[in-house]
Amino acid sequence: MSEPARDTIIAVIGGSGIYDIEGLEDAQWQHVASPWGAPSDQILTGTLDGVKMAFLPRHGRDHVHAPATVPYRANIDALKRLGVTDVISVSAVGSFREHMAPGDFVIVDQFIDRTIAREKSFFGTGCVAHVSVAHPTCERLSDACETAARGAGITVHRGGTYLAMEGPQFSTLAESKMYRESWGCDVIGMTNMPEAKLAREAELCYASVAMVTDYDSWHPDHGEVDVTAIIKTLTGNAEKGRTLVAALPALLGGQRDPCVHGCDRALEFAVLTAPEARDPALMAKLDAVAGRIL
Ligand SMILES: CSC[C@H]1O[C@H](OP(=O)(O)O)[C@H](O)[C@@H]1O
Ligand SMILES: Nc1ncnc2[nH]cnc12
Repeated sequence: MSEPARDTIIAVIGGSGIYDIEGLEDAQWQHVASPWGAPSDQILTGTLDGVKMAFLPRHGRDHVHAPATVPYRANIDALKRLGVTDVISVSAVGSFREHMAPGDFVIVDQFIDRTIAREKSFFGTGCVAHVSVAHPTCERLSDACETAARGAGITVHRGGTYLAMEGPQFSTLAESKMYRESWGCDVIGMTNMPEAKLAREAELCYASVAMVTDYDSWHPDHGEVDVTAIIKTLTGNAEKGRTLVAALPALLGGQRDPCVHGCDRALEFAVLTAPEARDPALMAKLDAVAGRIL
C-alpha cells in the first residue's frame, strides 16, 4: 500500500550573514528542546503562502557558534521534532572555479568531508546504523531550489562538489590548490558536514544552496580570503537569497508524497543492532530521529 501524502514543513538553515527570514505569517521564535543538547538558537516558525516554514540560524542570531561547535545533532533533531520534512541549507562558500564567481549560487550535490572534530552520527554503541550518503542531497528539493534561483534572476550553477573543511582558519594556498586541481572540488565551506549526513540519518530531504563569496586563496588575481569582504558580498546578495526562499513554498506545495529518491526512508534497513541488545538510553534519545523505524 502506498504511503499517504503529508504536510510539507520546509526548514531553512541560514548560514553566515543570514540570521532571519522575512514575511512569515504567525511568525514566532520558539525554544525547541532536544536530548542532543541546545540547538544553535530558537527556531523561527510560521507560514509562507500557506506552507509551514521553520528557520534556524546555524551560528545563532549573534553568530556565537564556530563551524566546529555548531550543535549539528541538536539542530537536526530539533527540526525533526517540529515535523520538518525538507531542509534547505543556505551557506557562504569560497569558489575553486573561475566561472563560479562571487554572487553566483551553486546547488551543491556532492561533498568531501575533511572535518575531523565533530559528532557525525546520532547512532553509536547501543544502536549501530549505517545509512548511504552516496547521493547526499535530495534531487527533488535541489530542483526546487534551482527553479527558485532562476526565477529570482540569480546566476545559478546546478551541481558541484563542496569541500567541508574543519576551519576556523581558511585554507593554505597548498590546500586550496590541492582541493581544486587534484580533488576536483568546486566550492569550499566549513559547515555542510556533518549537517547533510545527520539530515540523511534523520530521514530529512536536504539541499544545499551555496552562495559564492570569494575565490578562496588559489586564484592568482585575488588576494587572501578576507572575512570582511565575504560579509560584504553576502550582504550585497542577501536579497537574492530572500527571493529564493520566498519562492520555495509555492514550488514545493503544502502536501508532499514520499520522496521519490527515498531520503525519508533512509533508515529502513540501516540499523544492525539486535532489538534486545539496544541501549534504552540511546533509544530514548533517538525517538524523533528514528522513531519511525525503532
Ligand atoms: C563568514 S566566512 C566563514 C564561514 O562562513 C561559512 O558559514 P556558513 O556555511 O554557515 O554560511 C563557512 O562555512 C564558514 O563557517
Ligand atoms: N574561502 C572559504 N573557505 C571556507 N569557508 C568559506 N566560507 C566562505 N568562503 C570560504
